[in-house]
Amino acid sequence: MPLDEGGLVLRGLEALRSPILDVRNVTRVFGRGETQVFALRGATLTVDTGSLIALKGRSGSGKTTLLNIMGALDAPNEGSIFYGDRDGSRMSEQQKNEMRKQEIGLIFQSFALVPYLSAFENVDLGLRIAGVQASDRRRLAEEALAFVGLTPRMHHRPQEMSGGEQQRTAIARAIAHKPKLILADEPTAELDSRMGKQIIEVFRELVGTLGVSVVLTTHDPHIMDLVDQVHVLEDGRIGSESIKRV
Ligand SMILES: Nc1ncnc2c1ncn2[C@@H]1O[C@H](COP(=O)(O)OP(=O)(O)OP(=O)(O)O)[C@@H](O)[C@H]1O
Repeated sequence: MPLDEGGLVLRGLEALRSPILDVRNVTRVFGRGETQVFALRGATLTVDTGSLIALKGRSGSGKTTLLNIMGALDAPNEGSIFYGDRDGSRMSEQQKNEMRKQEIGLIFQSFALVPYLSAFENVDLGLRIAGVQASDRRRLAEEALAFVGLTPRMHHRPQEMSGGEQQRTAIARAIAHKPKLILADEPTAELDSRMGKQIIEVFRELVGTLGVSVVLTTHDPHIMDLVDQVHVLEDGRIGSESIKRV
C-alpha cells in the first residue's frame, strides 16, 4: 500500500477510536445553602466513537444530570466537557442548539411522542425541528421507521401502538437526522424484558452499521450484558466498578 494511503487508513482508524465525548471532572450543584444538592461530584467519562455504554446507579446518583450535560441541555458548575474537539464551555447557546439538533439524538423514558400525530408525522416533526429541508424529510423518516421495523405501523398514532412500538418510534425520531451520538434516559424502563432487549438490539445495530455512539441509563440487569461498557454512578461520581467489555 502506498505510504499516503497507509497514512489515510491510520488517520481513519484514529478517528474511529477517538472520543466523541469527553467528560472531565464534572461537578453539578443544584440550589444553595442548606438545600444545596451535589448531583455530580467530579464525574469523568469518555465515550468512544461507535460504542454502546450503559450508566447505572441507584435513584438520585446523578444519571439523568450527567445525560443532560452530555446532551448540552445543561452545563457543569466545574470541570469540562468536550464534544469531539469542541470545548462545551466555549460554545454559545446557539452553537449548542445547532449541535444538539444536528449531531445528537435524545430519547426519554416517557417517549415524548405527540399523541395526535402518527409515527411518521412524529418522526417528520423531529426532522423539521432539526432543520432538515422538506425534500429530504419523507425519505429520512421512512428510512428511520424501516430501520426500527415500523414500516407497517407508520401511519398509526402512539395510542394504537404497543409500548415497544412507541419506544421504537421515539428511536426513529431520534435517529432520522443521522446523529453521531444518541442519549437515552431509561429507554427500556416501561417495557417488558423481551421488548427491552429488542430496543437494545436496535441500538446495537445502529452502533454496528452507522458507527453511532449510544449512552443509555438503566436499572435493568439484563441490559448490562448487552452493552460494551457499564459505568456505575455513585453519589455523583463514576465508581471504580466500571466494567469494560470490549
Ligand atoms: N433541577 C434540579 N434541582 C434540584 N435538584 C436536582 C435537580 N435535578 C436533579 N436534582 C437532584 O440531583 C440528584 C441527582 O438527580 P438525577 O436525576 O441526576 O439522578 P438519577 O440517577 O437520574 O435518578 P433516577 O434513577 O431516580 O432517575 C438528586 O438528588 C436530585 O434530586
